[in-house]
Amino acid sequence: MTLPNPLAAAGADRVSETQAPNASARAALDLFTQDLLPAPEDASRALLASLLRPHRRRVVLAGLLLIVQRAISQLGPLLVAYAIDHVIPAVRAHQYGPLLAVCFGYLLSAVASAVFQYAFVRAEARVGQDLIADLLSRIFTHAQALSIDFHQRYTSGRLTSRATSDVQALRNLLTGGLEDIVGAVLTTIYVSVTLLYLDWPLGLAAIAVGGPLYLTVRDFRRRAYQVYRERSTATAAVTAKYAETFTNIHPVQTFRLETSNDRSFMRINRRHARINGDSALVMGRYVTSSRLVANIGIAVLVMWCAFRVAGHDLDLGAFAAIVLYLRRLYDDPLKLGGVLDAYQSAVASLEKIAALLAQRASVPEPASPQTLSPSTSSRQRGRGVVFESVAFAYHTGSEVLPRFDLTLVPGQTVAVVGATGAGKTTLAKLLARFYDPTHGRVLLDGVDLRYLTTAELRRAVVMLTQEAFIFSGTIAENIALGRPDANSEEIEQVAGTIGAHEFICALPDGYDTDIQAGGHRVSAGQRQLVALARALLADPAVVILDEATPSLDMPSERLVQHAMNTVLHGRTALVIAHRLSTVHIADRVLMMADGRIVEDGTPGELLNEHGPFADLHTAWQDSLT
Ligand SMILES: Nc1ncnc2c1ncn2[C@@H]1O[C@H](COP(=O)(O)OP(=O)(O)OP(=O)(O)O)[C@@H](O)[C@H]1O
Repeated sequence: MTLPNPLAAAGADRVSETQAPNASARAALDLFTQDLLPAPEDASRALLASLLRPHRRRVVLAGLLLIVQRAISQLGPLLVAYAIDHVIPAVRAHQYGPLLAVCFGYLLSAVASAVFQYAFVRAEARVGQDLIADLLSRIFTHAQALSIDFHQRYTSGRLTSRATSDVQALRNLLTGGLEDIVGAVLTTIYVSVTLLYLDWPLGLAAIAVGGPLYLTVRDFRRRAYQVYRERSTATAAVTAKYAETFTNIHPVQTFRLETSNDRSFMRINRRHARINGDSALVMGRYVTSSRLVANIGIAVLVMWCAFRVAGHDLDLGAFAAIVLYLRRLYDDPLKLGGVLDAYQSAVASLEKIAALLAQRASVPEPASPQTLSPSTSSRQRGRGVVFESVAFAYHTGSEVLPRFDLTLVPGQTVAVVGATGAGKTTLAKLLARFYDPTHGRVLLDGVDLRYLTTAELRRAVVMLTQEAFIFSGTIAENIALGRPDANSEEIEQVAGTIGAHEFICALPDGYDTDIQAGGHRVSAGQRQLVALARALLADPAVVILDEATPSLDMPSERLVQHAMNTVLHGRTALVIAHRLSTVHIADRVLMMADGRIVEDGTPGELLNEHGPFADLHTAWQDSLT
């Protein structure tokens, strides 16, 4: 039977008082909401270097292919110049050799350019896709290893955004964008050298026009950096809102959050639209100003060349080649505007990904781990737990658990009760090492939890939360998560012991029934049974149980209670109790208020003390009548 918590309202008031974060904590929270995680200055560069390192050979090969391809593709205007100055007079004199040579040269350069281009695109695509796959794996693995407090602040929506839109921005740059940027630089070098070779005063003048053009590019880069950064944050906010709303659609609809959600989404969406408008404006300004500069430059140079051709100071062929080269010289940098868009987006995205990857778990793996000694008693699976001078504060700054000492005897079931916000879950999470104490230490069989590897700790301590998670896969796979090497007999045996065998056999494919993530095809009680079977299979020394509050019907309630007793039997257990029936099966009760243990004793002792626990007990009993 699930009972209302009569102290809830009082606790809620206290929460709002104690929750006020201090200034530095608030500043840290702001960084999170703006997607600005603290990271070393060169985090992006270091990440890029580490991503490229395994592919350096292919990167060098791709670079060489592009260098050759761009060189070959600059031959066209020279062939045109040769055709005008030499082929036409030869044809007029009925000599067709030079014409054939030019046609052959043109064809050869076109084929060679195509071959090198294809080879380059292949190498680029391979490197790009491998690099993106590597990056996605790193984000996934790293995010999984980060501690709970990070995820609570960063949210799954932001993580999704890093792995989708930010990775896409990098993909855009790596597949096509980089080619355009490096290609533009190569074209500028080749064309400038060729112009200097054809006519050095003109070459110098053409390069001089590049000066103002460079200034427009620089100005664009400066403005674009800020605006693309904001745009990426605004896009991430849209993705995050989508992800968070639709992964929590059930509570959203239950609590009728649609209207307030619409309002906040509209705000986010308007900001997104405004920033996109700003970025289009920055781009538009760059395109117009750079085109103006380039076209004025070309007009002046063409006029100068025309005068020199008229004065027999420049060959007609050279004039034609120069006009063609001038277009190329300024066209590529102009195109750069579009590519720089992709470049700036990718830089902003890389920065965010690098900052995410630079985060360190707040509960790190030990450098020199210790192991737990084998369990001493075969009858008693439990291990002793000691909270030694422990105090704890969340990142928000205020102390939630003031300094305390607590010893849990092996095999003892301890129920923790108290108002909402009293610190029950926090105490449990310290024992499961989701957080490290800000002061003191938590010892399991005399070993500080900080010195146990995550694998060893998770083997010894299992925390069952209210959600009773069901993952996508079969029922058998879900139970086997407790001990992945368990065979089907062992799985069926624990399910039988827990009392889940009957309902599982009634499912369409029994243990092989595929249950959707979120457990839509199993009831709340059945979900709890599966979670308890999983815990029993894991056979931990310490069980932490955050008892589920939703009420179950009587038969299910009895089944779950029986399953709980089975799992708790002989182990050290800390149960956050929401049910009167659970408190009665406990050997010991801890009554918490404002982060302190205010009463500690057997249920009978505490009832006789007529203190807060006795009041809570009476309120529970009253709610039953
Ligand atoms: N992740 C967190 N970040 C910041 N403060 C937190 C966090 N989790 C809990 N708190 C605060 O710590 C205090 C203790 O919370 P805790 O969840 O341990 O209480 P509880 O007794 O388990 O409450 P309930 O019965 O409602 O689960 C509360 O003031 C709560 O607001």
